[in-house]
Amino acid sequence: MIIYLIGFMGSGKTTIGEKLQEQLQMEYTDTDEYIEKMTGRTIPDIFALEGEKAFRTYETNALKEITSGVVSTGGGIVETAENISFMKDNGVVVYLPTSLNVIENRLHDDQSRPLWKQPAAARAALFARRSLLYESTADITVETDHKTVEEISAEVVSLLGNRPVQDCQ
Ligand SMILES: Nc1ncnc2c1ncn2[C@@H]1O[C@H](COP(=O)(O)OP(=O)(O)O)[C@@H](O)[C@H]1O
Ligand SMILES: O=C(O)C1=C[C@@H](OP(=O)(O)O)[C@@H](O)[C@H](O)C1
Ligand SMILES: [Mg+2]
Repeated sequence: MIIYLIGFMGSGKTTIGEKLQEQLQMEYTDTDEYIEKMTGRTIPDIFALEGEKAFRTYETNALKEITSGVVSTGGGIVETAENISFMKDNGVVVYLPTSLNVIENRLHDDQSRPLWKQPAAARAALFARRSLLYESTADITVETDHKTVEEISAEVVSLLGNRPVQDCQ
C-alpha cells in the first residue's frame, strides 16, 4: 500500500508522515528529501540554480520511483497533472487542509521554501488555486488546524482503517 500525504506548504506533510511511519511501521519517504539525496543539492539551491521547472521534473521522477509506504509529498505535487493521476491510480491520497493563517504562524519567515518567500498576496493566490486541486485529488481529508501531530496521525490511521479492502492493497 502507498499512502500519499498532500497539502500546502506547512500543512504538516513531513511531520505527520514521520509519525505515521512509527504508528503504521511502514517505510517512509519524503519526496523533497529523496530529491535532495538524488541531486546532492538542497531544494533552495535547485530552485536557484536550475529553476522550478527542473524541480518539478525531479518531483515527478521521485513519485514514480517510490513504490511503497508512506510518502510525504511537496506542496506543489498537484501542479503536474501526471502526478495527480499517478497518485490516484497507485495509492490512497490523504489531504491535510490547514488554513493560511495557521500556516503563517507555523512557517513565519521560513527561508527553506522558495515559494513561501513571496509577497503575502501571491502566497494567498497560490493557496486558493492549489486548495481546489488538493480537494479534488483527495481520498481522505483530515483538517489540521489546532490539532496536535498525535491527534492528526491517529485520525489518519483510523480513516485508513475504514477504507474498503481493495484500496489498501
Ligand atoms: N499539527 C501541528 N501543530 C503545530 N505545528 C505543526 C503541526 N504540524 C506541523 N507543524 C509544524 O509546522 C512546520 C511545517 O511542518 P512540515 O511537516 O514541514 O510541513 P510540510 O511538509 O507540509 O511543509 C514545522 O515546524 C512543524 O513542526
Ligand atoms: O509548494 C511547493 O511548491 C513546494 C513545497 C515544498 O515542500 P513542503 O510542502 O513540504 O514545504 C518543496 O517541495 C518546494 O519548496 C516546493
Ligand atoms: Mg515537507
